Amino acid sequence: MQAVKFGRCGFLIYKLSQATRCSSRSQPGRGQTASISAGLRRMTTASSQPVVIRIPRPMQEHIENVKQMQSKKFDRLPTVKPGRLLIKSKNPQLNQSVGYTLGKFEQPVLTSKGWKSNKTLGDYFSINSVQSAPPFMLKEKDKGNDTASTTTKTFNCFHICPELVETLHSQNIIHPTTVQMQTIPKILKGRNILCAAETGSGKTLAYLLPIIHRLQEEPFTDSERNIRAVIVVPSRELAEQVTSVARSISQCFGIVVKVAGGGRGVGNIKAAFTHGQPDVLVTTPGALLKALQKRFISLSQLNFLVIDEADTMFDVSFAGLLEDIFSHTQVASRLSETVGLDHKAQLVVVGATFPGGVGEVLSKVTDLASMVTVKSRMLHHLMPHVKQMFLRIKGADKILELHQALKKAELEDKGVLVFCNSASTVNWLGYSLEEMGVRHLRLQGEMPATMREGIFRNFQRGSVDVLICTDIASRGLDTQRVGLIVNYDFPETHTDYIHRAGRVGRAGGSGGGEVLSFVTHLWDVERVQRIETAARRRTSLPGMESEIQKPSNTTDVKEIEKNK
Ligand SMILES: Nc1ncnc2c1ncn2[C@@H]1O[C@H](COP(=O)(O)OP(=O)(O)OP(=O)(O)O)[C@@H](O)[C@H]1O
Repeated sequence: MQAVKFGRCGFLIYKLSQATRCSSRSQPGRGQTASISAGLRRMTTASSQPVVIRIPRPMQEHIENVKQMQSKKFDRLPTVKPGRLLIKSKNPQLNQSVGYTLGKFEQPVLTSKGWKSNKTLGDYFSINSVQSAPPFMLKEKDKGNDTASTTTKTFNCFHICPELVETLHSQNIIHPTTVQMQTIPKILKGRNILCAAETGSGKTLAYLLPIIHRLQEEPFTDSERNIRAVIVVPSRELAEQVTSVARSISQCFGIVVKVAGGGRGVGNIKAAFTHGQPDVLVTTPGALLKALQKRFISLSQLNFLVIDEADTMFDVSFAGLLEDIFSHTQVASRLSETVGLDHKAQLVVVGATFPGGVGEVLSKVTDLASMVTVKSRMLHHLMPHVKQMFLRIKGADKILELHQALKKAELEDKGVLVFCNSASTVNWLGYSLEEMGVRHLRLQGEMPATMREGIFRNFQRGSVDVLICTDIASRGLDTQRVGLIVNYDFPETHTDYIHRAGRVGRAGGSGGGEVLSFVTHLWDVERVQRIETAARRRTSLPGMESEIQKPSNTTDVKEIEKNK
């Protein structure tokens, strides 16, 4: 059977010269075609005339489209339209405009498609920033969304005490971010909450403000002071940062905030409590457990338990410690349990990404039905206000390329974070840059605690512009002065990519910032391809979405608001 042409009015004309050509034996597995062929054979034998089969026009067009897409020589649909570019490639034919939307079934043609071949060394593409302000600071157009008019609202809308609002004003924090709009009222109401929102969107204040407001409503004298809020974070640096934010907003109420980090011995942890108990304790899991086991503290009066940076805290490396911490606390399962003399603690779990199994752990400590989930619209998306560049490069060339990037950043007066995947690479790279005369600091988890102390603070203060680090600096640390992130080693997971990239373009910052990633190893290429696909499709990064669906009652914010 041979297709001759499409006739007018949606006819497809087939010439059946030899009935035997239609044999199903020559086309195994095409049972339907075989039975049609058999029918046609009977018809041709009867009339010996060409047979005309009606094929609807839409189906014809579909067949043509598929043929065109499958053909190697097909002319690609132009992805460039007038206006700004979303994807800029070394090969301009692979550029994609901001105004171009990929069809649902359209496969994006990726710049990184052939990056497993050494022939592509030197290739690059960038995902350009398409807006100047972060999405969590923007006014929502959707009127049905409770984040509408975020930028016009102030912190007064939460009816928190005026001193708190004044303190925020003095720090130039005037309008709540979207996650603050969603989270603060729920914590004030006494709900257990799981809050998942983009990096840098102001999650720290989203939980600290309602907690400090509630604590100042019930002041304590020094003799009766007891720990009423515990905030658990994965690193000492982050514990210090959260402590400093908590102190800045609570000192006018006489609320005592203390920090206890691990790695410096039990004596150091004990010293934190020698002059009495704090109202708020910011701590790492190991230090908290030691303080509990040695009975330096008691959590019998606890009102709030916050687990920040959930993806790290619920990771297998911390999960055991976390379960031990939960065994020392009483978490409320309903609103009524959060008040009264023998009250239980409200649980707040916060993160920009969530690993699997969160729901499983939480179900052991509270009724999952009591947990409200706040999930931001752009969660797990590439940040649209941050320019992200990917460079396919030989391992040996990375250091020169990095040197160039650092020189450019110096001229532009930007702070730079250089991420490596291991402590040994941090050290090696540090020595190499030292020889090149580049002033920098190093931060990695294998450093002794005494050496590590103060490094990040010094970097934040601007004593040096370059920090070479492992992923311990990618979680939670506020890096307003950083304008460039370099992934010297490509991150091992999408989660790490999101957290590293999230060190720029933060709320209250001056701009979007840039991320430069070196792609050296073949095993990195698939991750780059998934990132490029997500950018071209404007979807979230794959493999992360299901991870916060665990609590069975996951409720979208809009739904909660509707039902209020
Ligand atoms: N409403 C606001 N307006 C302006 N700046 C804000 C606002 N809320 C917080 N910030 C500032 O934004 C920065 C980022 O906040 P924060 O560290 O809480 O983000 P985060 O969501 O916890 O980030 P990460 O996911 O990296 O932990 C901080 O410098 C903070 O002072």
